[in-house]
Amino acid sequence: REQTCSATEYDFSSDPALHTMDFDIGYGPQEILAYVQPDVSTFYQMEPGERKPTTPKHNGWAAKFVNMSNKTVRLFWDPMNGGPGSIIANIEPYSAAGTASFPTHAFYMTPVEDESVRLASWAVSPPQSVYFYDPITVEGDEEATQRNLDSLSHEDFELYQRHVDNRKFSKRYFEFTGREYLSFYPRARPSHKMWRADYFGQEHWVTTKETHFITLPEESELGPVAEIGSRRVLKESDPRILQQYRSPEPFLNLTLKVLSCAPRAFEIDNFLSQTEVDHIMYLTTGMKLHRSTTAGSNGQLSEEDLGRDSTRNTRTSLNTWVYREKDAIIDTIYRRSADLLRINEALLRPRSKDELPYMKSKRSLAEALQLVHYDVGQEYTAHHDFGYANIYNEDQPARFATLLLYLNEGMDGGETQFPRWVNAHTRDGLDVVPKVGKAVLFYSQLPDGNMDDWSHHAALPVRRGEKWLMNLWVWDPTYET
Ligand SMILES: O=C(O)CCC(=O)C(=O)O
Ligand SMILES: [Fe+2]
Repeated sequence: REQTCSATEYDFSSDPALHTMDFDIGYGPQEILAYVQPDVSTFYQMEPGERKPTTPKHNGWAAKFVNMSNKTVRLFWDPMNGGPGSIIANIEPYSAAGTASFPTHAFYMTPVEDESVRLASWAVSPPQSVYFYDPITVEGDEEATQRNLDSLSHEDFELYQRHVDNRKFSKRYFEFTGREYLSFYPRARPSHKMWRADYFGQEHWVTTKETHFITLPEESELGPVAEIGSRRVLKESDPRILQQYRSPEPFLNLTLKVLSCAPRAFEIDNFLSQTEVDHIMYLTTGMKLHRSTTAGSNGQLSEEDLGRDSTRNTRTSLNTWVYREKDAIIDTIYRRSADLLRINEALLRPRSKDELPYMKSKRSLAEALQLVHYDVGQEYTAHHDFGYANIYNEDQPARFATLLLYLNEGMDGGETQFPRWVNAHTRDGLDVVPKVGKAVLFYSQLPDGNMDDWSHHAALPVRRGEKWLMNLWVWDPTYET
């Protein structure tokens, strides 16, 4: 592997927040490493027990709904005002969907053919995050349960059994960690390295050869960049692309500063240069932006469903996508991001057959850059960036890390807020104020492969001016939609 950067004396191989958890779900004693959130005092470099965590003002919570039946169901949010339910997702047999929600919020499932029939309904009641529709097991009636099991095809029986195992595992995981299991057992730990966030203000230093552009190349020199192949591979000794337009320094030093330990969130000042930001802003002038949609659960919905769905007001910005191959500056931003994340840059682009042969899929693990514009009043209410993987895919691909790149500053409002960050001094959310060229990195997954409910975040409404930002999403362990 070519190393274009170095993270000095940093040990990624052990994470003190991982603890051996024993469990037995009917196949004999087993062990895994589970994430146990450290005592909040340690976030202040104090001895455990010295500080107490606050209760965040924001009481939002992840809500995942699991369909343990062999039929597709429809999931609705019930506004509880006598009005019609709001469609959240169509959930395939043995699959799941979810959304960020609040205590007491009501959800129900119906058959596809009759929305007036409620198969199951729930009120969100933290700390429970995962709600199961299980038409097979009849609590306290083994005979009825057995009859239901006997009625399943062999294939359905196996799938149902996987869910039973998952529920058993999840119960033990909750006892051990105090968190709901939002993945589906068994899921591997993240394949990527993860920066630790042991205490507030902790710093990690990264040195990268992907230095800042300081003058703008001619458009003809910039690209587009070849999709795949050896032309994209840079050796350690090679000059970087369009080196003559970059800072004369051989390296760019980046500092990740811990803003939050749970969720793990970091700030990186001067990640982009003014020239790079100007270039991206110039690109936006020729682009048509579209109304933003939300990630995850809405993919299964028809145009008609989306039209009648009131939850669409959660994200009111406009956005478009910028591909890594667009030009050499965008490609450089991906290379620099890979160095920052300690991920091989080849994983963040399509690969040729012979590159990284251990990766079955040749697809990029990164999405295109999502360029977002917020006008006055526009926002993205608190949400998670991860979605719930299809259970038929054993890898359980999901968004792993988000890199937020701020392209302007000086607006009122528009902060990125982590409303449920664990701390001992305030009940308010952690607000990150946009600044030109600054980046924020946070992880949607925990080091044990569970999804991190605490990664909940919002783009607060812009009150004056406007806001421009880019999202870079990196998946783990693959990117399959
Ligand atoms: O605009 C921001 O500050 C955050 C955007 C965000 O969370 C998203 O687009 O998923
Ligand atoms: Fe987000």
